Amino acid sequence: MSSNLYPSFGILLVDDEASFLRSFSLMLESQAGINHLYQCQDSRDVMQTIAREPIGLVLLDLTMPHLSGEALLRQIVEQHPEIGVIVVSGLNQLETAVHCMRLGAHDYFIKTTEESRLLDGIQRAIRMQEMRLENLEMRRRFLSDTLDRPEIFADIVTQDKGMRSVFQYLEVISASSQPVLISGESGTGKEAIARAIHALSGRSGPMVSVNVAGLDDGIFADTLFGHKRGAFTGADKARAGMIDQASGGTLLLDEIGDLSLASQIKLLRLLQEGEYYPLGSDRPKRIHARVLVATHHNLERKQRDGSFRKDLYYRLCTHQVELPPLRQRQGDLPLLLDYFLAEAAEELGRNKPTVPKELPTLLRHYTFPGNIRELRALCFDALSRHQGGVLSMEVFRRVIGRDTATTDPTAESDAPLFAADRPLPSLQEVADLLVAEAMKRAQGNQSLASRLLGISQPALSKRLKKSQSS
Ligand SMILES: Nc1ncnc2c1ncn2[C@@H]1O[C@H](COP(=O)(O)OP(=O)(O)OP(=O)(O)O)[C@@H](O)[C@H]1O
Repeated sequence: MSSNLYPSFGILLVDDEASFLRSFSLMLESQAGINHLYQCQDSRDVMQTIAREPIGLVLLDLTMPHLSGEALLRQIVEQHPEIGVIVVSGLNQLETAVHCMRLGAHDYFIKTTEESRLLDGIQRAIRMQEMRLENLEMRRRFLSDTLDRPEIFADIVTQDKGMRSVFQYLEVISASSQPVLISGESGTGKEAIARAIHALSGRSGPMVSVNVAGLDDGIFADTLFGHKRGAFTGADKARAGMIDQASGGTLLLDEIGDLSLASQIKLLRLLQEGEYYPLGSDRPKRIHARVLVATHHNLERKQRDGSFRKDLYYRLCTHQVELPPLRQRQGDLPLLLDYFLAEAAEELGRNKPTVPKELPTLLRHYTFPGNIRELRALCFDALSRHQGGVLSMEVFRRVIGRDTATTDPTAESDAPLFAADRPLPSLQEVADLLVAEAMKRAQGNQSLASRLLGISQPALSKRLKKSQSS
């Protein structure tokens, strides 16, 4: 089955009029890009088709020879409660509509309904069906704790449970056509995750990334939608936009939290209608790419404070993934060190060095504002200075020293360090507490603890001996 079918499940059109089936299929494909379609003109074949094909939604006529639509509706609801049914009938009778809904139909449309309303209803049913299938799949994955395609995540090194759940979730939503919102601090691997989503989707087209931060509205429209020749002064040639270039594949809009409000409206329209106009053209084009968006901002907060449109936020957040910062997945440090040092060794044509045992412990004390990208850069830096044997920790120490030197313990909180109504501890007591905490954080390693405290190792050793003897 081609992976560019939309939706991922089949939609069965049932009607006794061949001409209606033809025009309905054409309309669904040209107006909404719905191309995973099956047709049935003889009502007696419907149940067999459902048993044979991966049908998720049935668009059902009511008045047909042999079996009526109502009889079929009853059978489908009873035998395949997982399949959605929308009735599309010539009968404009309220009682019939109410009756069908009571029997279990999702929706009821008369054939003369305005095209856009009919399409809206069908798209709504597709989204509901996609979510229902995802929920079922999530439950299955949760119970079996498996990955179907672990090879797709081979470049994302982790043993973190949270990241593994993210992988499982991505496998579940890979077939969906809905956007995915990927958030996380800079360097946490958002683009790597986008590449995995693209690979999982099996789409044959390319993945195209656009950084939309700081693009003014005109440039945003031109970049995404492209233009016709003569659309504006200087447009001496027609140019395809990124949406066109990503056709059949995936479009990643990076730094979406920095998109201007004017461009947010354009993006919303694109996602809602699945159509866009190249600049200077009055003929709409359909988007044939799945949209992924990434940001280091908290979009929920941004929509609350009014700097990001609510409607766009809700459109984007059906599927979302939040990547934890590296400091919250410290268990990955040894694996990542190993991975990046091997990568650097290969790239620099060196032997992979031995990693000092204390290095992961040392790195646990660093906040890694640049996350995995920063760790990778540190590994490359350390290896380029490496002379052979055990890797020197100097490069890492320098950065960590800078970090702790600039750490102001009161910077993040206004809370007083000492309760105003309690006597102050003595200097000796505070010093003992600090020493104990540093030893705890350094997991008993005196050399590391002394660095955390900013004193020499002999000085720390002396203090420890003194407090043990007192
Ligand atoms: N878990 C991981 N294992 C191995 N490499 C990783 C992992 N996560 C990220 N990387 C690497 O770290 C670097 C930064 O990752 P990436 O560009 O995906 O981050 P990002 O969150 O998109 O950053 P930004 O927000 O700055 O665009 C890349 O070289 C990527 O391949």
